[in-house]
Amino acid sequence: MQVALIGVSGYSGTVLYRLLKQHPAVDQINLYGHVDQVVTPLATVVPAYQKETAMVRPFVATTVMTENDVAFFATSAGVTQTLALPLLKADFPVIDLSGDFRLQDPASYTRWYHRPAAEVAALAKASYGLAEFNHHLTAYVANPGCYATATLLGLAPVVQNHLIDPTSIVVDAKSGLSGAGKKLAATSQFTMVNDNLQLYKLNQHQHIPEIMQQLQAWWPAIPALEFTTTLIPVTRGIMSSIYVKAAQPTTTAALVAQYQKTYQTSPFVQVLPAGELPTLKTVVGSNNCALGINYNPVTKTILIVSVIDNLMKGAAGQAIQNFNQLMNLPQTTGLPTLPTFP
Ligand SMILES: NC(=O)C1=CN([C@@H]2O[C@H](COP(=O)(O)OP(=O)(O)OC[C@H]3O[C@@H](n4cnc5c(N)ncnc54)[C@H](OP(=O)(O)O)[C@@H]3O)[C@@H](O)[C@H]2O)C=CC1
Ligand SMILES: CC(=O)N[C@@H](CCC(=O)OP(=O)(O)O)C(=O)O
Repeated sequence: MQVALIGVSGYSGTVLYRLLKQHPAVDQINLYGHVDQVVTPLATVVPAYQKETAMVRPFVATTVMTENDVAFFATSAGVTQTLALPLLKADFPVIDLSGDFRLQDPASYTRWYHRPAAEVAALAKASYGLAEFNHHLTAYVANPGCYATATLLGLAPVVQNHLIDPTSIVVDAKSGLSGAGKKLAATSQFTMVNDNLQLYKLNQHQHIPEIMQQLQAWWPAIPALEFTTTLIPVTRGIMSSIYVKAAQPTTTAALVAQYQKTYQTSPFVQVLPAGELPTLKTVVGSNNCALGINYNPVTKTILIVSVIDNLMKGAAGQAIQNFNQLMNLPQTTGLPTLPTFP
């Protein structure tokens, strides 16, 4: 299969390239960059790939559709909706790692992304690719955000089965620096990140509407959620610590059994035994999401700890999972299931 990758020079695109290179169904990866870009060696835009001979060519939508069977966009929000629109209109298979087509309501996109949204008719052609629950994929797959992936996989069993007080969801999510992409910012300088923790986008994170959109599809009674994000001094990894009130008294064992039932056919979701909680190194380097569950009978609170590698399950790995499903391949094809421990 001929595969187009737009955005190889970014963190997600760089990881996606490595995964596609060893994917058994991919014969060639064709790289495209800015529309006004001169043809550039991959080794120039991704110095870590010195021995690669591939070239990055200017993006031309018609060329991408003529030369390839599918296209991955690992480009910034706002950029993707312009570049990918001709492919969406042509029903050409696309996996889009940006947030441009995740929200069905254009007004919500504008409110949270602070820029104009794609037209309603275009948004209606996209499907949300939370891979464990995406049973009706369209040709245009909107790959979920990293925090949204970790949080939704953590909440699905208790929300889908109405096991909680729907007004009680509190999420404390933490991310490594690669989640911010390669662009430099004051908050991403070493002196700010090292030996530090930084809360950011308080009540303003673009994943709040994305998470709410999916939660309300599962259970309309959920009115809102408390969601905070913190930058932590690591390169990769997301830990979403989720606190919810149980609807009825329960036990950790009963909850673990429910999570195991929900994810019994999900090869990339690991439900840890009662009493065990995941760390970032449980998953970093793999496409796995590891879940730890604990019930506190004193406060009647369920703690769910959900960890992923933001660049794997949170981006490039889940993109491959969605690609496999679009192409009717086993969903584990070409994906690492073991973390790069230690
Ligand atoms: N980082 C993460 O953990 C996650 C990221 N995402 C999403 O994935 C996408 C990529 O993220 P990330 O890799 O972190 O971003 P980076 O900032 O690291 O890279 C952005 C990429 O977009 C390209 N790009 C920017 N503008 C244009 C343009 N006008 N034409 C063509 N290419 C362009 C850049 O190319 P160039 O360098 O040449 O400008 C670069 O390849 C984003 O939408 C992000 O929100 C989703 C989940 C997780
Ligand atoms: C640490 C950090 O900055 N993380 C990014 C996550 C971006 C992401 O997941 O991409 P989407 O915007 O496509 O969802 C953030 O909080 O915005």
